[in-house]
Amino acid sequence: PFDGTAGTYIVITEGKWVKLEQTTYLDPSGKTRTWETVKRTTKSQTCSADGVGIFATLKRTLHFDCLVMVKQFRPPIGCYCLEFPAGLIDPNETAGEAALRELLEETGYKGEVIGVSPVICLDPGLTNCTTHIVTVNINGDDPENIKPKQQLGGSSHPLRQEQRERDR
Ligand SMILES: Nc1nc(=O)[nH]c2c1ncn2[C@H]1C[C@H](O)[C@@H](COP(=O)(O)OP(=O)(O)O)O1
Repeated sequence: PFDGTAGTYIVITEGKWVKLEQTTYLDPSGKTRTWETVKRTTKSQTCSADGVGIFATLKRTLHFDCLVMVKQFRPPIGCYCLEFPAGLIDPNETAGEAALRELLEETGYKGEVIGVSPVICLDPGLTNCTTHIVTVNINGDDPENIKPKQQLGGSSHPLRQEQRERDR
């Protein structure tokens, strides 16, 4: 299959976070075709995927297990969404490390990675953006997980700093 490196492309327009490209490729019958493709400008050669989605289970004695979700405003659809915690992987960070960092930033919970999915592409007809689903357990009996507090904007990684510069 077309792996995103075959074929040629021209950049139609580029913003701070995403760009629109026209991809020229050979279809399975050998015919030359074009495709409009959205890519993140933040894509790093050192990361296995653009981001992580975190399937986190809060485990407490004498309680049912709970799935942790976050509510946040999403400008592309103009409303609040109930989502699994998620975020972009920083350069040289593993998917598991990114998941624990994002979970801590977005929910305040400290977790333990149980599993990491293969790379998946959620919308391959639109974008080459890829994700790992990371399964995490949270020990809700641990004192540091009793009253979790969001820690947004905490990373000192250069990409994170660059993101803050871009957001200003
Ligand atoms: N498509 C985007 N447009 C923007 O204007 N800004 C964007 C886009 N994608 C990411 N970002 C910026 C905004 C924040 O500074 C960070 C958030 O990234 P992260 O926390 O890793 O991911 P989410 O929680 O899924 O937003 O990136």
